[in-house]
Amino acid sequence: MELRWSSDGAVVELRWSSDGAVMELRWSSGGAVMELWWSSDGAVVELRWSCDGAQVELSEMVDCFNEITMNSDCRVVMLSGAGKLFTAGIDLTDMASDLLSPKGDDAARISWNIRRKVVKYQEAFSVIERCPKPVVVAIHGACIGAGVDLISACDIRMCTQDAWFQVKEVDIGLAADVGTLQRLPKVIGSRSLVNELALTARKMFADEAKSSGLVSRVFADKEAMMAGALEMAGQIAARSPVAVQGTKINLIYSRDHSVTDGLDYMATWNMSMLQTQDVMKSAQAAMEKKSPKSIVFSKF
Ligand SMILES: CCC/C=C/C=C/C(=O)SCCNC(=O)CCNC(=O)[C@H](O)C(C)(C)COP(=O)(O)OP(=O)(O)OC[C@H]1O[C@@H](n2cnc3c(N)ncnc32)[C@H](O)[C@@H]1OP(=O)(O)O
Repeated sequence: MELRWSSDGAVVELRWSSDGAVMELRWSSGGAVMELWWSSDGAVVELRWSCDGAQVELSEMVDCFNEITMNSDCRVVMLSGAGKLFTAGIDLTDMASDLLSPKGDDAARISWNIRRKVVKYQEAFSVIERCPKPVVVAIHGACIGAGVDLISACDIRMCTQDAWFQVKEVDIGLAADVGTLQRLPKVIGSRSLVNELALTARKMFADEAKSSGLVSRVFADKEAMMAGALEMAGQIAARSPVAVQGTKINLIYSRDHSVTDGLDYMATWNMSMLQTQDVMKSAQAAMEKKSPKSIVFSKF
């Protein structure tokens, strides 16, 4: 089975392997390749990109996460880099023609066009946060600039011992504008540390990333990390999708609102979601000491 469509010049292909076990969404644009792998039951989606140097085609993230959001088989997303490093951030060779040569007949039009561009970049990461399926990101090697914007929008971060992180934008004359300055302070408890990283562009290595709370797990190497991430994704995918997606949505809502508002939103959320059959199924399995993996939940 194969589905192809083109959006903004990008070609998206959706196809299943011959045994139906692996579904692959692959698109290519500007040399960057992203792949989306689905587990045999469709519950875990693994998104990898190949990025040896730079070149992550951000606009395609939006199509990808919209696809994932609408797919009721998918319960969790795993994101990782397929190249020798996670990402080197924005393609510096492309910046001059893209960001630094704004079009428009006067200052108002030029400014408006730049604004549009920034918002489009922001959307590429906000779509991850808006996706109700939890996103586990596995980081190896360098994670620079836009990479930090990206991982800040994910739900669970893990890395290899050789990983390092750099809020690099000040070094290229930019205030980071696609999410790091907004989300990182909510990820890392220390405001002073966030300020230091963003203002000096110094590298942060795996151990500090763990102690500061940027990542929750560090693995010896990529192989161990991918196994750990897959295991965690499987644990999440085994739980009620009503409970899991409601948890993600309410955690993010509460992060951005007062406790009172968060509780109010939660009460309204569960007005409907408590009517799910998943509660009874899950409670019964717990009483019978059965693994959540043994429960069959309806698609959500
Ligand atoms: C509205 C806009 C929103 C977005 C804003 C985003 C901002 C950012 O992302 S800021 C961060 C930009 N990125 C960088 O500054 C990274 C610069 N690169 C490096 O620090 C190193 O190259 C790196 C640590 C990634 C790898 O080092 P290594 O010693 O292993 O290899 P190199 O010889 O340095 O690089 C290999 C080739 O890759 C090219 N390259 C690396 N990064 C980029 C990049 N970001 N853009 C374009 N090209 C990159 C590098 O030039 C080498 O190419 P070549 O010489 O042709 O082999």
